[in-house]
Amino acid sequence: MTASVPDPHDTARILVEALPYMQRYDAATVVVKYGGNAMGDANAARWFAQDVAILKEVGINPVVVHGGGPQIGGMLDRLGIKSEFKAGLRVTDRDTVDIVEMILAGSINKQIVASINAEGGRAIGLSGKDGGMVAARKVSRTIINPATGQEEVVDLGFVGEPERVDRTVLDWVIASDFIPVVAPVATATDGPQTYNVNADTFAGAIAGAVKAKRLLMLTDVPGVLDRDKNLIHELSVEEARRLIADGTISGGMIPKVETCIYAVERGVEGVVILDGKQPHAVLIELLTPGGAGTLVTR
Ligand SMILES: Nc1ncnc2c1ncn2[C@@H]1O[C@H](COP(=O)(O)OP(=O)(O)O)[C@@H](O)[C@H]1O
Ligand SMILES: CC(=O)N[C@@H](CCC(=O)OP(=O)(O)O)C(=O)O
Repeated sequence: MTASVPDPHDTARILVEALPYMQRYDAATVVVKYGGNAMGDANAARWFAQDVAILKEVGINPVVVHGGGPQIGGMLDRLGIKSEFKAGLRVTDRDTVDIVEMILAGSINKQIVASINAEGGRAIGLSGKDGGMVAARKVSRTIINPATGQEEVVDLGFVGEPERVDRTVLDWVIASDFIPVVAPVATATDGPQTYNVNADTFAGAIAGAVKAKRLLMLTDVPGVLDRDKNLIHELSVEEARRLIADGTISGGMIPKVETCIYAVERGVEGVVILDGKQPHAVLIELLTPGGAGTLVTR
């Protein structure tokens, strides 16, 4: 069977249809959070890299913030280091924080940079430490202990949340031909200690600081699902809080939705949670009428 040749008129129509979207986002900053679960196989990585390279080429400024939770988990397993999550966050001791930084700011960051560059983009890898971009404070969380039913404060170790974002380096890179790819590792506000920051939270802080027009959260589910596993297309801040409180939103979706609320409240116009494993999810969301996922609104 021979592959059918696309009709040039169809190709031209698709480009023309993208024009109003390119105009809408012209020179705008778009933060794309690329979750470890969205990374998928080599094809998916290539689609993502192509999308990001195209955005920059048409005059939009993508900032990639990536995760890598499953990849950190894989390395910790190989090393025989036990790891657990509490309230959606990895309990991070001294050994774990070293592995987290190695995987996030090392291998994953450089893989993403290399795949964007292979598509003709010019990516530059950074972490929250570079240029003093993100200073974090230590996080603690209150959870209900399932054994006792009582509330307790858990110490998560070297887990931080952004307290200050210095956008100097990001602004330089955004204004250049380069695409920043940022790993969610930060330094403490009061010293050189490394903090592991949830990638969703980190992306929200960056989106708020650079006043992004859009924040896309790429994950491995179509968006926020209700109790019957149906996609919720639009979610208000109030409804989102209710779904977290009643347990419909759990695990890794909690920091994701909390980030959406944070970003919306800081003026990011459109915050969308969507399935990053779908081919060209980023391009379709931004430059076509065919966007999917859950849009979080005020
Ligand atoms: N209401 C919900 N809707 C969709 N996913 C949910 C919901 N509650 C919990 N989840 C879980 O959250 C996961 C996404 O979070 P996470 O695994 O941290 O993704 P990522 O690595 O992309 O940041 C989904 O795979 C799903 O298992
Ligand atoms: C504190 C905390 O939980 N940090 C995360 C950082 C990576 C991350 O968030 O990756 P995803 O986006 O792929 O989930 C972790 O250690 O897994």
